[in-house]
Amino acid sequence: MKKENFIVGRIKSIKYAFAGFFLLIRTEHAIISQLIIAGVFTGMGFYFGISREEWIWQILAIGLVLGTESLNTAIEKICDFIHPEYHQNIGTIKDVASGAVTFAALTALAVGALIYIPYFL
Ligand SMILES: Nc1ncnc2c1ncn2[C@@H]1O[C@H](COP(=O)(O)OP(=O)(O)OP(=O)(O)O)[C@@H](O)[C@H]1O
Repeated sequence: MKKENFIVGRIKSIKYAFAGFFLLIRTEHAIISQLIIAGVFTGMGFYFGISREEWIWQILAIGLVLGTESLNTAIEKICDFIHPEYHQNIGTIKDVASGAVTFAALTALAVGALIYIPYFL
């Protein structure tokens, strides 16, 4: 098989990555709901006039949750593809993948609390 030109290969990878990105934000309810939450927090950021440093932490927290949720979605799709029927191991794999999202979400919750609680005091 002919080896692809480096630049062409990278451009194609970026194209596929964006195809996945748009697929996620158009079709995945978990991603859409987290994007709505991200939008609410972005609005709060502007409303309270949070600092540059707080914006950085908030953006990182949002990216962490959305990135983890996207990988969780990919794992769910692999599970459903390789074993659509009920299986205890598939259940455990999916639960563990969701557990990763919970880690990210709790981290984001802590970041959000540290940023916004002082504005309410
Ligand atoms: N094939 C299966 N075999 C065993 N248990 C399953 C199977 N599919 C799903 N489950 C169980 O149901 C839970 C939810 O699975 P599902 O694929 O619906 O994910 P979800 O988190 O509800 O999806 P979404 O992220 O789209 O909201 C899993 O965490 C697992 O415990």
